[in-house]
Amino acid sequence: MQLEVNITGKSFENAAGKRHDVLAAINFTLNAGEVGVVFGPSGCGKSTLLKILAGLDHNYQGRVVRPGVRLGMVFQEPRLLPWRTVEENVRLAAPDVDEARIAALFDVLELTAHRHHFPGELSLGLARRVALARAFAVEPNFLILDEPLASLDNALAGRLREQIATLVASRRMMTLFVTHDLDDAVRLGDRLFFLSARPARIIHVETIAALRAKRSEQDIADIKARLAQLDLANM
Ligand SMILES: Nc1ncnc2c1ncn2[C@@H]1O[C@H](COP(=O)(O)OP(=O)(O)OP(=O)(O)O)[C@@H](O)[C@H]1O
Repeated sequence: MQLEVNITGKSFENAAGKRHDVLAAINFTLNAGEVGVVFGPSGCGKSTLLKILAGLDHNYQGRVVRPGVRLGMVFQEPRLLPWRTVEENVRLAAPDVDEARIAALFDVLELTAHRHHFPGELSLGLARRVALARAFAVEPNFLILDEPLASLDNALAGRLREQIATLVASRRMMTLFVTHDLDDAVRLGDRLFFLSARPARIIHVETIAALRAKRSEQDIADIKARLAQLDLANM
């Protein structure tokens, strides 16, 4: 299974009919078992790109090939149904999920005590974990995470990052993760796609040789230092 992305352009029109170019050329492939990270400045078009890759937006130039995709997606806002419990939110997305799988997911994500809570009773961090459980319950072969660690304090973000790493390592799938935090990108990713300001194009691809599970603090510091030298913010 491989995702092939050959986008040549994407624009929006405003109410006055003026064209607003958001994506320029974006070309890459992503393989099963690989974590790609989309990294770029605020407003450069990352969410727009993800919507295209998720198959939610067909109005672009170019071609995206996503053979037999079973998609799991975690948006920036958890988007849970407020009148359904945590467990019901997960089961609605994945009607075939068995109890053992739900129990295992809730265990990794520390949600067991919250099964019967409603979304309105959850903090943002908890709601994100429910959104992750829902995405994994469908046993995806393509997982998209749009800034799942944004707006969480450091301790919560660190814990959730570990939980995401555990879940991602438990399944062979294509994963695409959007962040504007370089540390998260270097800790979670295998290949980092650096985007320019709008209209976004890929200005650098960083392939991380050290395996995710074996990446040491020193490896992470070295990669970040090398990337800082590339001065990507000014490209
Ligand atoms: N449906 C839409 N109609 C018109 N313009 C849009 C639409 N969606 C996004 N845009 C514009 O496209 C640009 C890119 O938005 P997008 O949300 O993809 O950026 P982003 O990189 O995900 O931003 P952030 O890092 O802040 O989440 C912005 O200028 C935004 O205003």
